[in-house]
Formats: sequence, C-alpha cells, structure tokens
Amino acid sequence: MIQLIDLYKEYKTKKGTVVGVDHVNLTIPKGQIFGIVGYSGAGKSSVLRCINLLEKPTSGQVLVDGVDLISLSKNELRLARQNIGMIFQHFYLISSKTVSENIAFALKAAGKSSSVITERVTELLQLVGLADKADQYPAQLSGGQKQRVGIARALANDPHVLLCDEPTSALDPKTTQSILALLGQINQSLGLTIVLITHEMEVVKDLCHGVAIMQDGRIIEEGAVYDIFANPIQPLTKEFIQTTLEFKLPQKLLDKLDPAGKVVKVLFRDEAAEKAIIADMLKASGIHANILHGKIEYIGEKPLGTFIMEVTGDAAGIDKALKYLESQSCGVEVVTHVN
Ligand SMILES: Nc1ncnc2c1ncn2[C@@H]1O[C@H](COP(=O)(O)OP(=O)(O)OP(=O)(O)O)[C@@H](O)[C@H]1O
Repeated sequence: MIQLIDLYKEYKTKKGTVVGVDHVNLTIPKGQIFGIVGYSGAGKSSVLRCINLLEKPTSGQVLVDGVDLISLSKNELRLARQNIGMIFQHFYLISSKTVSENIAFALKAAGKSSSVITERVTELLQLVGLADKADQYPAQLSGGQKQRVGIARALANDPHVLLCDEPTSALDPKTTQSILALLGQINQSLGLTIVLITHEMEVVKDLCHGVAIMQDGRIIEEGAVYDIFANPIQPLTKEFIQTTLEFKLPQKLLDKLDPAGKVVKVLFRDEAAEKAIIADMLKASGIHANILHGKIEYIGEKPLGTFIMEVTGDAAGIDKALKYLESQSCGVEVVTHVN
C-alpha cells in the first residue's frame, strides 16, 4: 500500500517558488493499478517522483507498505528503493549495452551474484516477450520493445511497486495496447501495485482500478475508475472522460435540431445499461427521442452506456422523461455543446 499524507512539494526557481504538489492525500491499495491523470503541469510527475523520493517532498509523508521513506537513512532508502521499480516515457536505456546488459545493470547495482543475474535476466526476458532480443542494442529495437526492456529492468529486483511515468505516450496505439496488456498481466501474476501517470483517460479506462485527477498540484477528484466514469463531478473530470467518447456529431445534424427540444447526455449505469429504459421512458412521458449517439462499453466487468439524444415534445413531458431516467439511476445532463 502507498500512502501520501499531506504531501507538499515546492521548487525554488530563479523566478520564484513553484508549487508542484499542493497538500495531496492519497491511499493506493496493495495490488491496484492506479492512474493519475491531469494536463501538463498539473503535478503528476512530481507526485510520482515523490513516491520513490526521486524528488524530496518539502513536507508531508510518503509511506510504502507502512514504511515512512523520508525517515530512512541513505542506506535504508537505497534498499527500500529496490522495492519500487520505475519506467519512463522515453525508456532511458543505456545505448552502449545490450538488452541483457541493461536488465543485468539493475541486478548488479543491487549486488546480485553473476549466476543469479544470468538466471534472472533469462526469466525477465521471457516475462516481457523478448527472449530472442537478448543480444541486441536499444537502437535495434522498436519503441514497444524498448519499453519492454524498461519493464524488465524495473522488475529485476522483485519490487512490490511499479511507478510508470507516461509509459505509452511515445508509442503508437497498437503498441500502446500491447504494453498496457503486459502491465495488466504483470499486475495480475505478480500482485504488483502499479501507479501510472497519463494524460490519456483511455489508458485509465482500459487498465486502472482507481484514478485521481490532478489540477494545479491538487487532487480534485478520485475514486474507482467505474465510479468516476459513471458519475463524474468536476468539470475537468468530465472533460477528460469526454475525450474517450470518440464521437463528433455532424454539423448538418446539429443545424437541424429542434430549438424547442433538448439535447441530453444520459449515462446508463450498472444494470440500467442492459435494460430497455429508453422505450419505457418514451411510454411514460409521451415525448419523442432522437438518438444522436450511443454506445455501451464495459469498464472492468461493469457495463456503462452513454447516449446522446434529442428529446422533443411538451416541456412537462420532457421534464417527466428526464425525471424517469434519474429514478432509474441514470446520470442525466442537458448539454448544449455535445462536441
Ligand atoms: N525541477 C523543477 N523545477 C522547477 N519547477 C518544476 C520542476 N519540476 C516540476 N516543476 C513545476 O511543478 C509543476 C508540476 O510539474 P509536473 O512535472 O509535476 O507536472 P506534470 O503534470 O507531470 O506535467 P507533464 O505532464 O508536463 O510532465 C509545474 O508548474 C512545473 O513547472
């Protein structure tokens, strides 16, 4: 488990003091994949780098498996850091060393014997699917393969925690999927706690159990990924979720909308996503609904339906229809801009 207690980090620059992390409190349960989302400058990297004290917090506490890292001596911290692996957007492999040597480097630094190193490197290469690339150099690898080496190196000393700093931002969508699948598999098979920072909500949806949204050094919203998608509160959270909806209504269609009607976004949560609620709503209210966009997806194991529809009819009927949806635990939002 990772606990950040009143974590505060400021940077002294020539232009003055910059606050990177502004009194963050966060608990990440053991074995979770936890996403931290936010725009550039929100403080994601600062939080992540405080978890292994790559950045020393100005104040607050960082507890990993109950151990307060800030209170440790230099030597104790060196050992504690072996429990915390890290991977990076730009991989940071040593270009003059082969794939095997890059992975072995982390084991050598931890003082492992050469027979242990040889055995462990072989094991790790198998785990990340690079058994045939052992003697290649980083320049001979694709981006996805480089990240696999980064993951193997980070796992070399059997950490309990893996910190991922935008691990797929430099990769194409297909490679991104394969790296996310590998991280998911590692989380399952090794029970590793993974903290992943990203600006892509899609990554969070596909991989994470929990998520925190950051803005200006603070966590503005946090929770289980399904709950955040099904019931976002903060405008910024809604904005991030909107980026995963992958649709744009044609302008021609928008021009034709009835000015007396309303365009509503409806979230069908849990079992509501699998029921014929729209048909029941029409029956109950006598209004008309024109579906402009709709999809049902599964986040984790739970269904979430998102529908955009134009509702027309008398005002009382529209009101009744929207109230009916709310009574069925649907999230209802009247939207003027749907793009
Ligand atoms: N070493 C540093 N020196 C001075 N200011 C810093 C330093 N590192 C971060 N900051 C500042 O702290 C704030 C948070 O930065 P941080 O890199 O943590 O955000 P981020 O959300 O990870 O952004 P990005 O996605 O661009 O990496 C920003 O205002 C940034 O300019």
